[in-house]
Amino acid sequence: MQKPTNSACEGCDLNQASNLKKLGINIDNNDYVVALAGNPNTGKSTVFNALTGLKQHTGNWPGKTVTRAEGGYNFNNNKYKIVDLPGTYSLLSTSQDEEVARNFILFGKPDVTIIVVDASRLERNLNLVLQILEITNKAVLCLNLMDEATRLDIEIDDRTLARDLGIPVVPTSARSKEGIPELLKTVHQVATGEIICKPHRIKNVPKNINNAIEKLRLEIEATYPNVPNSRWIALRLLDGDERIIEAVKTGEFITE
Ligand SMILES: Nc1nc2c(ncn2[C@@H]2O[C@H](COP(=O)(O)OP(=O)(O)OP(=O)(O)O)[C@@H](O)[C@H]2O)c(=O)[nH]1
Ligand SMILES: [Mg+2]
Repeated sequence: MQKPTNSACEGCDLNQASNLKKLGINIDNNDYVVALAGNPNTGKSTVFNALTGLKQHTGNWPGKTVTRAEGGYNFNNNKYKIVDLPGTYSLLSTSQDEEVARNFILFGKPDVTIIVVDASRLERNLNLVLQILEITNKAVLCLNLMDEATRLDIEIDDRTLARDLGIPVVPTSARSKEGIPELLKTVHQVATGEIICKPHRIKNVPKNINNAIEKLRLEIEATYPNVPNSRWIALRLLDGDERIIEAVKTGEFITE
């Protein structure tokens, strides 16, 4: 017999929030790993706290996340480990705490990366978004601080944004938990492959550069067979990125 339902919207997104179980620091035996990345002060730790029930410091100052924090949650009978990263402006030249974020995004092999952006300052956030989309196939854009954007009369066409970026976009106001159920559901759909992302990538790489990248990429993979993002590493080597040169020499990222 079919299970009786109390209301027509029992299966709706908002109701799905009740499928969330906050697991605090319990991160053993997870099915999926989710990273929270984005510019500083976009609400990453606020999202993290809402999902895990933990109390990562949030705020302007002092409240900066400087090391990564890990927590767990259960959604639709799947166990997730979620990693709150320090804010970063770029994956290219990074300060020491930004490097914690960059290393995890690049080498931590998250199943899904939630890129948290400030909807009231979208343009300046897109630089990092595009960089992250160069190196991952599974990402969700969390368009946070929507309350702030609305207050400033900023309208965002999130459908067009999703189409142009090639990843799902979920508007949220994390401080008041608006949009969090939709975010959870979307992350779940990306993690399970129900939603396939087609991230925006830079096209038309000149042939000679492409050849050089490919040559290097094969060498990197021969030395470090399990390294993710070997093409990106090759590109950074060609660009003379000191930290990546160092990392390739020492193999430090292999331990991540
Ligand atoms: N108005 C509004 N404020 C928010 C929202 N989400 C987060 N905040 C506030 O924004 C500030 C920064 O939030 P955090 O969660 O610490 O941001 P973060 O991205 O973790 O910051 P870093 O760790 O420094 O990168 C805090 O004061 C939050 O309460 C939101 O949706 N709307
Ligand atoms: Mg933080």
